[in-house]
Amino acid sequence: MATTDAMQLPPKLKTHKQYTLVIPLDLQRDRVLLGYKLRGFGQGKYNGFGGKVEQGESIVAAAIRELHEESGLLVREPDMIQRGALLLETVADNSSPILEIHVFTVDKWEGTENATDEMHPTWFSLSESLTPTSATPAPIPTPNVISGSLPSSFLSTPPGTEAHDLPLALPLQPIPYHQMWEESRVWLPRLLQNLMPPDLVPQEQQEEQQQKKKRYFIHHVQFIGGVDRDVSSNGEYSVWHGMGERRLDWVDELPVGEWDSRRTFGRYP
Ligand SMILES: Nc1nc2c([nH]c(=O)n2[C@H]2C[C@H](O)[C@@H](COP(=O)(O)OP(=O)(O)OP(=O)(O)O)O2)c(=O)[nH]1
Repeated sequence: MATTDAMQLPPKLKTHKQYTLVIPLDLQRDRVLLGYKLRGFGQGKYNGFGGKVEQGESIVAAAIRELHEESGLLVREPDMIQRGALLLETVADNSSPILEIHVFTVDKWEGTENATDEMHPTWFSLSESLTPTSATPAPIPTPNVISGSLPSSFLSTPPGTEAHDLPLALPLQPIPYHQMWEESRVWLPRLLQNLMPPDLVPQEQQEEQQQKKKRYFIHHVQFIGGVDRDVSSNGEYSVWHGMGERRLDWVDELPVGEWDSRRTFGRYP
């Protein structure tokens, strides 16, 4: 773990606010589905599908509900695979909750991905997305929401066709990591590397990959910089969206059984 300004702050108790994030994978076709956010928080960015866990709702139920609302895909609970969690925290004030985002992957679902007025689902190449893109990528085309038309290079599924029945006519783009939340380029390529079909992983790394599949990742990000107020949500704090360059992060991987005992921690030095 890095030594940080944060480590010198007095201990404090923080609340956690729970969110979900689901990443559909089509391993057979070497592709991964993300959504382009058309409005609200994270507008103009690609991300997995997810949202807030409602009161009284389990994390997995929230993940299934949000995925369905935002993409049209319907997943059964046993097919949800929990991969880890992001803990996004500001150390600039004591009152902002830690954002606890539970990350799932799925590779079985019913239905076809559909755009909603909130999210536009888009397939990206899995094997081309195993390392983050360079710092100054050319932005990939994004949906034209004003005219409702999409540039052909953006579309991997022409409207009105069944995604699963289509031959892949166009080569898929790699994930545009620089059009995602900043920390995604740390944990997402790592997660995808661990999920690649074994025949695509060099033989000497296969055993290591099998071990990693049994582990959850915890990506803890601390922001030292200032706090942003989000005007679009009545001045509510949204510090995790202003991380900029001044962030500290590290990734732990834990054996499956240890996750439950650790995930509720609320005290952070
Ligand atoms: N990777 C990453 N994901 C984030 C960050 N911040 C953030 O909210 N997310 C994720 C968590 C959720 O999946 C999603 C935000 O959910 P949301 O605001 O759309 O929640 P919601 O659907 O319940 O909200 P709403 O429809 O009621 O407005 O984005 C971040 O900094 N990094």
